[in-house]
Amino acid sequence: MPGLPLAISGLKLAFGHDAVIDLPQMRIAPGTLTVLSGPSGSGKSTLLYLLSGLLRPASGEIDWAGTDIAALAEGRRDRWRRDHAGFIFQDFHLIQELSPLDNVIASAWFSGFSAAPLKARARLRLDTLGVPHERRRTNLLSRGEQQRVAIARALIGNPSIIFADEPTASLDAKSGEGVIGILRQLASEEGRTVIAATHDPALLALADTVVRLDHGRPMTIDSKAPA
Ligand SMILES: Nc1ncnc2c1ncn2[C@@H]1O[C@H](COP(=O)(O)OP(=O)(O)OP(=O)(O)O)[C@@H](O)[C@H]1O
Repeated sequence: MPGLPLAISGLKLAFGHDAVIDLPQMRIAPGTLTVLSGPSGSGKSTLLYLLSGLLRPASGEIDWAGTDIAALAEGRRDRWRRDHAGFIFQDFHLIQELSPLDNVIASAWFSGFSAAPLKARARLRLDTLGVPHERRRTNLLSRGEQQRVAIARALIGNPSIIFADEPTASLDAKSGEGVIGILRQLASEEGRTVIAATHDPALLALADTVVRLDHGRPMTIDSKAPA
């Protein structure tokens, strides 16, 4: 599944009177890893939510390969997200009582995918990510393994875009390195568009593009990636 290119223009969002995002222009190429960094409250998570269509901007365009998701009504944005995006969160958002395999397939199964091919794909992905998925309960896994279950879940619908919100913040350095390596591979080897919000210097170091935000404005955009 190739990644999708992103072109942002004139993106603005305010909560009350406070401007939270003010981003005049930005482009992200497919197959790259982009990191949003900046101090707490600078708007990293809010920008991720805008780019994934979870939030709608006050104005501006969020053009993913010709589809301006800012112009879509909520239902169409939800469908676009289901078809194109996978999410990884700091605290995994897994159901601890379920097995790793069931965590990976549950939401896709509820979305109407048929169970047998879904299970086969989930097992393969968990194997590739090195998760011991025969365990009956997810809470028997280490935190690093749990984050890899969450990555497998994010990938089950084969999304072009992966959004990660502080994906290493609750992991030790070694597990964090494993997760960073996976994100890097998802971009470089699988060609997906990967966008992560983080404070983690190890993740910043491996990014193609680093967007440093301050009060929702990009102070610098450092890019090793083609525009
Ligand atoms: N739903 C909301 N209503 C009002 N203000 C909000 C809302 N969501 C975020 N904010 C405010 O918007 C600003 C940016 O928040 P955001 O969570 O995007 O920052 P962040 O850079 O991700 O911070 P952190 O690193 O602490 O997670 C903050 O001032 C926050 O208080």
